[in-house]
Amino acid sequence: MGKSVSIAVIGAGKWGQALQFALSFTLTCKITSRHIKPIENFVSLEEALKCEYLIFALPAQVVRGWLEAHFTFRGQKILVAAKGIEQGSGSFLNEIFAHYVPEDHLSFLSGPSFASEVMQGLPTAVVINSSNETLSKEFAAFFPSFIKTYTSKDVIGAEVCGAYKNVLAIASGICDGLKLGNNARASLIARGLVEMRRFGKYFGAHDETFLGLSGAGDLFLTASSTLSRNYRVGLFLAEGKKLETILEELGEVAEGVFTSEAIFELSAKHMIYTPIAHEIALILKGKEPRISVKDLLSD
Ligand SMILES: NC(=O)C1=CN([C@@H]2O[C@H](COP(=O)(O)OP(=O)(O)OC[C@H]3O[C@@H](n4cnc5c(N)ncnc54)[C@H](O)[C@@H]3O)[C@@H](O)[C@H]2O)C=CC1
Ligand SMILES: O=C(CO)COP(=O)(O)O
Repeated sequence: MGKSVSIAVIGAGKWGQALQFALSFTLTCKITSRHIKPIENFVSLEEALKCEYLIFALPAQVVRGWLEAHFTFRGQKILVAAKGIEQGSGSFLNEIFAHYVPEDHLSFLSGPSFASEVMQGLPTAVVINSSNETLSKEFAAFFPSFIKTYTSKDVIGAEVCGAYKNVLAIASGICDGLKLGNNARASLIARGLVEMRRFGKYFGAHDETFLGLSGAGDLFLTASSTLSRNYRVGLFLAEGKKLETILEELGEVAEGVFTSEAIFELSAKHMIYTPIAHEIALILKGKEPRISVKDLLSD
């Protein structure tokens, strides 16, 4: 405990708190958020920003605005823990951060890791992705023994996997909500993996990333558990609930809702064939899920 490393988590939602909890096994990890929370080592934003290491656990859609409003680069080393693609611009998080932070100070967290299980100290494996392997290893060393860390240089692959699997988790939730059966869900997840690989390869992702923790690992986790917020969004959509009601009741972020639109736009722009993400974007705009199933079966 208490190594002399200055580190802070920015964002005290589910994931930010779980990461602070985990890192507190090996060092003193501060945390900050826009609203004061009764958490040990909670500090002001000003104090957090003085730290050498920063972990960003904000929703992807607010990252650009937050950086613009609050961030000045002073040599900080960054680990981005969000999973999503910005709606509207279609920007990946590494592209957004690149406006504010040099590439060799940036890393991205991926892999199957429900916050609630990390909070219980359950065994978990994650990947730290950066073009700067020394930086990945520095962050890896901060994790406690119940979290196994891997490093990778495939930043775009990790980002595509982390973002895309949220959309596929919504699809899987819909599939189970409609009681389409195990065959249908396995096919959906398998074809989803093929689809997200096709999308990622277009942007330069490495093949092996899709087979590992960041790809198949996080996809299998999120697309098969009610612990996933995105999967639950799918379940409720299948029940015919309105999206606004679902999101209001969820009270937490479901990144797939925004990322599906970003994938829809990027796929149209670059002519990438992404039928499942396409149908999810349409369902979120009001298309009847059962018609999407018919369309996917006949496509
Ligand atoms: N919860 C999980 O199991 C995991 C989540 N993630 C990713 O981490 C990111 C954050 O997710 P969670 O913490 O789970 O979500 P959450 O909904 O629990 O918390 C989000 C936090 O962001 C804050 N926030 C929202 N808008 C803000 C703004 N404009 N300025 C400042 N703060 C703002 C909220 O106050 C809240 O504390 C997402 O991209 C998610 O996909 C990644 C891995 C696991
Ligand atoms: O990314 C996650 C686990 O790896 C969390 O997924 P949800 O945001 O769907 O809960």
